[in-house]
Amino acid sequence: MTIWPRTATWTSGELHLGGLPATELAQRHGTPAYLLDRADFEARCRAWLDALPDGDVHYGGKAFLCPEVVRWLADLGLSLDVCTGGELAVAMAGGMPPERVVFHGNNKSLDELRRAVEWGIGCIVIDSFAELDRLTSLGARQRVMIRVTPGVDAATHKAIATGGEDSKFGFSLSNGDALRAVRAVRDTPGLELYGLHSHIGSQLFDTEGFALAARRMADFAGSVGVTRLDLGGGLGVAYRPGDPEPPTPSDVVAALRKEVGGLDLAVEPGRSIAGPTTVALYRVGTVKGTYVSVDGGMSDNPRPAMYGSPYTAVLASRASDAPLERVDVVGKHCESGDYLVRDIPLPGDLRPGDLLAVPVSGAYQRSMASNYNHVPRPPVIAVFEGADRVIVRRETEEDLLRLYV
Ligand SMILES: Cc1ncc(COP(=O)(O)O)c(C=O)c1O
Ligand SMILES: N[C@@H](CCCC[NH3+])C(=O)O
Repeated sequence: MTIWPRTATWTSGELHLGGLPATELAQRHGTPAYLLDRADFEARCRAWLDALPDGDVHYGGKAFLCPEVVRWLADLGLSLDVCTGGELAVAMAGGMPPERVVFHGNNKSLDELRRAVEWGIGCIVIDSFAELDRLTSLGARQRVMIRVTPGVDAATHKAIATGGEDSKFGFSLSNGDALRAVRAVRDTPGLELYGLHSHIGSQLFDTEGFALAARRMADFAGSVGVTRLDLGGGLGVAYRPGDPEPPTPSDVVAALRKEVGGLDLAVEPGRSIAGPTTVALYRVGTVKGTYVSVDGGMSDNPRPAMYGSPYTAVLASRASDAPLERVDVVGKHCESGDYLVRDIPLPGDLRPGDLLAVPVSGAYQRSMASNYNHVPRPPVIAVFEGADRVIVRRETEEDLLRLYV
């Protein structure tokens, strides 16, 4: 299995994406830049739709969202999971039909809830009794789901495991809160209990955790007479050559189906759609000993610093037959922890001006990017059948200065 987007090809050592050479894209759009292979994105969406033809696929917008992506999702027939007022605003700006949007979040404000209800959102996922009170105070007619923590400790980084007993998310199944929430919703005029939701974590590689959560959720749904389960996202992706291969969407859906039988099913894949579609392109600046400094860093990819996430990088602008040397690819930020890729082999003749490509940069990178050190965030360039299109423009220092009084 490859970690590169499906249209990636190499000619004389140069990466081409969507039919366009990396050097040309860098020249036209500057670096750093995220290059998004639209054909790959759409194929990954279709793989989930094909895996669940009789259910709903809500794309997890937190992985990466902008209005253009919302338009692609809407056209393909996916639904959308948002978890803040900001993501809701992007869904609206991209023209997603409101009935296809599901609103998550463990601390939705009254204002966010009001905006969602007024827009006619398909479903609000209630995360706490306080939120149920807030929604009730709006006197709305609204479809809701209840977020349940099924007590499954997902095998992943603890910062992105969400389904264990001790969690800020949802209602615990084991202490009876989930049952109390079901009763409270049913006792609230105007609210329709549409289903139950759980999401156990992200970057998961085996289907056992999904299956265990599905079994517990199906048992609970049966006991309270609910016929619809939304079992969240979480399918992992390989970041480096040789990483274990994740299950396919069909594998995951088969594992879920086995446990939930004929219940209506929805899923919320984020990373497994967006992650592998995008390559981050950087230009090499300073090469000092084993440190290769590029023109981005932890502001455009905080994942290595936050979770110790492993990546790879390759020379993308020319061929080199220089012997490989082990180096660290580091950013330009004022922190020693500002690593993008640790200890990888790159050609020993790497020099300023070379382009480095980091694959699998589509999920939780642009969406988690910051302006640390007043570094403007990179653009997202969609490449498709020989054409490139800016779908998120590069931030400028002017954009940043505009905030100051
Ligand atoms: C409720 C919910 N749904 C979906 C997702 C998307 O998860 P992933 O990107 O791992 O598929 C997340 C993030 O983990 C989430 O919290
Ligand atoms: N931000 C995390 C994933 C969070 C999933 C959202 N609940 C990551 O980069 O891996």
